[in-house]
Amino acid sequence: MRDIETREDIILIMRKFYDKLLVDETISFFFIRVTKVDQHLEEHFEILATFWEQALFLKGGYHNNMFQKHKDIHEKSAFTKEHFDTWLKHLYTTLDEYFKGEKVEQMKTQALNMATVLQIKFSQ
Ligand code: HEM
Repeated sequence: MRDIETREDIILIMRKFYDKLLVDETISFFFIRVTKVDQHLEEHFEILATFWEQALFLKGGYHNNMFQKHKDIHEKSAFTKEHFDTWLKHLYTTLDEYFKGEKVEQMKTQALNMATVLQIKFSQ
C-alpha cells in the first residue's frame, strides 16, 4: 500500500469517507437535512480536496472559512463529542483501507487537531 500523493488520491478518500458518513444514521443528517451537501457531493469533494491539498502539500487555494461554516451548522443542530468521534473513526478507517504512510498519519493528526479546536470553540 502506498502513501497519499495526489489530489486524485484525496478525492478517492473523500468519496469512500462520505460513503461511510452517509449511511451512518448517527451523523448522516448533517449532510442530508441540516445542509444539502449530499445533493452536490462532487462539488463538495473538490472543495475538500483543495482544503486537504493545502494542509498536506502546502498547495494553497483554500480561502473559505471552515470554522464559520461549521459554526453555522452547529447553530442549527449542535455537534456533540460523539459526532466528532464518529466522523474521525470513519476518516481513519477509510485512510487505513486505501493508503499507508507519513501523509496518512499527518492527515489523521491534522483532522484530530481541527476536530479538537472546533469542539473547544463550540463549547465556549
Ligand atoms: C462532527 C463532525 C463533522 C461534521 C458532521 C461535519 C459536517 C460538514 C458539513 C455538513 C459540511 C458542508 C457545509 C456546507 O457546505 O454547507 C462540512 C464542510 C467541511 N468540513 Fe466538516 N464536519 C465535521 C468535522 C470536520 C472536521 C474535524 C474538519 C477538519 C478537517 C472538517 C472539514 C471540513 C471542510 C474543509 C469543509 C468544507 C467547507 C467549505 O465549504 O469550504 N469537518 N462539514
